[in-house]
Formats: sequence, C-alpha cells, structure tokens
Amino acid sequence: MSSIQLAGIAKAWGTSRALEAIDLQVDAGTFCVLLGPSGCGKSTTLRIIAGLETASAGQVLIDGRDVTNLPPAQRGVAMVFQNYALFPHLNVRDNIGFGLSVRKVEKGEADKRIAHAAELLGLAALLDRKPSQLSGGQQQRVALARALVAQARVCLMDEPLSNLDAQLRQQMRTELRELQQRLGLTVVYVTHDQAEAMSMADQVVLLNKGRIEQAAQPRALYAAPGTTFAASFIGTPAMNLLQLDGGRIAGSDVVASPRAAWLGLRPEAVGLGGDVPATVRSTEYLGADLILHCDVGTQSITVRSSGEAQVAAGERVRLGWADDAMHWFDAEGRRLPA
Ligand SMILES: Nc1ncnc2c1ncn2[C@@H]1O[C@H](COP(=O)(O)OP(=O)(O)OP(=O)(O)O)[C@@H](O)[C@H]1O
Repeated sequence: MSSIQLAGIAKAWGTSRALEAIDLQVDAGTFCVLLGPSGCGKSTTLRIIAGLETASAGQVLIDGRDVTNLPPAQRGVAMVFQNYALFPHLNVRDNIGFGLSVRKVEKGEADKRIAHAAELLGLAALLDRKPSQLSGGQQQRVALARALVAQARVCLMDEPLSNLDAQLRQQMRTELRELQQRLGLTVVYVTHDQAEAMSMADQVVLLNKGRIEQAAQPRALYAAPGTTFAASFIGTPAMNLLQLDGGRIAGSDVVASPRAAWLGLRPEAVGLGGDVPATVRSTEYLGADLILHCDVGTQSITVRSSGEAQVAAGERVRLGWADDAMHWFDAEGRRLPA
C-alpha cells in the first residue's frame, strides 16, 4: 500500500496560477476525493501526482519517496480517465493487457493477471468483444481492469463516471468503493459532484481557486464547514446562508448573533412549527421530501420537509430550528465558534 504526500505544490502557466501552496496527505489504502467547481485545479493536482504535468514548486512523495522529477512510468501509479482511453481496434483482453505487453510482462503472467481482473470486474464473458460492443459501464470497467493489472498501489481517477447515466453511475460508485476497499488501493479521485465525493471518500479535499478550502472526512465537512464556500458547496439542497444585519436576519425582526455576518442553516434542520414567520414562495415535491422555498424578511430560506406535509406556494408559515443547528460565519466567510 502506498501513501501520497504533496508538499507546497504550486503550478502556474505564465502569469496564470492554477495551484498555490497545496499540502496534502493521502494515507495508504484510503479513498481521497478532490472536489471543487470547474477550473479550481482538481485535474492539475491529479496530473501532477501522476507525473503528466510538472509542478512549478513543491514536492510529490509516494510512500515517502520523492517522485517529483520521475516520469509517470516510474511512479507506480495507474490512471483512469473520463473517456476511458480504450483502443477501438483492440478487444477487451488486449485493451486490459496493453500496458503489460508494452512493459514486456511475460505472457503467462499477463494472461493470469488479465483473467483475474476480468473475473473481479465481471468482464470474463466479454474478453473477445471490441469496446464499441460494450455499454458505457462495461467500458469503464475495462479501463479500471487495465489499471488493476498494472498492479499499481495508487490509482488516480479523473471523473471516471461522468459519461454514465445516473443509475449506472450510482451502481459504479458502490462497485468502485468496494473494490478499492477489498484490494486496499490508495485512490485519488477527481469529481465536481459533491454527492459522489461524499458517498465514496474517506477524505474530501475541497479546492477553490487553486487552494485547499477544506480537507476532512465527509461527516466532518458536512457537520462543520469551515467557510461559507464549503457550507454552500456540500449538501443538496445547499445550506441556507442568511445575511445578518445588526444581529438580526436582514429585513426581519428575528434576532440572531450580533458578532456574525452570516447564519448557516441546513434545509433539513429547519422545520415547520416554530416562531419565525415566513412566506412560502414555491414548493418542489420529491416524493419522500417536500422542498419549500421561503422568504424570511429579505432573505431566502430553503426547508426540507416531509413529503407528507401539505403546504402550498403563497402560504404564511412559521419556521423553527434548534440552537445547535446554527452555523455562524464572519464577513469574510470564516466559521465562528458556536
Ligand atoms: N495547459 C494549460 N495551460 C494553461 N492553463 C491551464 C492549462 N491546464 C489548465 N489550466 C488552467 O488551470 C486551472 C485549473 O485547471 P484544472 O483543469 O486543473 O481545473 P479542474 O478543477 O480540473 O476543472 P474541470 O472540473 O473544469 O475539469 C484553470 O484555470 C485552467 O484554465
């Protein structure tokens, strides 16, 4: 098993800075997700770990060994891309084994590894097919099998599920996570989908404009976002951020904290029945849940209520929340202690 460490990694193209001061520890055998909006530097970070991009400053260590100046092939990492990068003219067997023949792994050994990976990923019956005869999910598994036969202990994945439909994506998330745990792989996985990140990761690294905004276990990130950016990026619907004005929710009489600039409330932490008057602007019925978009003073607040609740747009309601459901942030968006 291999750990990964990034120390002071920076990357610039000319005057445009893509990454600054990235310090990161990925423990051996864990699943680390790089998460963030488009352009925040996720792929660049991954490519620097892989050796496909050189850092402008800083060091990459794999298992304590400085690999900063080593070419990709000598780093012991495998990579799975969004488009799978399969060869259309080769069958599944040869696609899986491609890297082995390049590295002159002996045929008997190569066949054994291919058979094992195919078995593990449910591809054994498909070895003679061409990629065009496979579903998206099967192609994704072939790309994964190719990474596995390389026997790299570090697997780097750049949005590997983004070409799959929602249902298959869900299924592959579970499969990938199980496989990673079973084989004890160290995985660094790039996505912009926070639900994917939260459901798969041991550690979520949230990036914003080339810096680490917060790195934490999914539960810790959800329970105590360190900034308003993290608060609004994680969770569906997103956390409500209510602007405060002189210790009250702006435009209302509702008393909040005099020292904070923002009050954060998760939609599921707000309930019907309380003493905060609100007007329902619109509703979204989702079966199990009813999402209410309400106005409190001049602020908008989203409430996740039970699907059984009978509330319609235009209604006046009263909302409430527990004291410990309140998150406070200062004017710069930094979390304040409760
Ligand atoms: N080869 C390059 N030359 C110049 N700028 C680049 C290059 N590659 C990436 N960038 C810039 O670096 C920043 C980070 O890019 P990166 O691809 O790492 O973002 P990302 O978070 O993976 O985004 P996305 O989710 O859209 O793929 C962006 O501003 C991007 O425009």
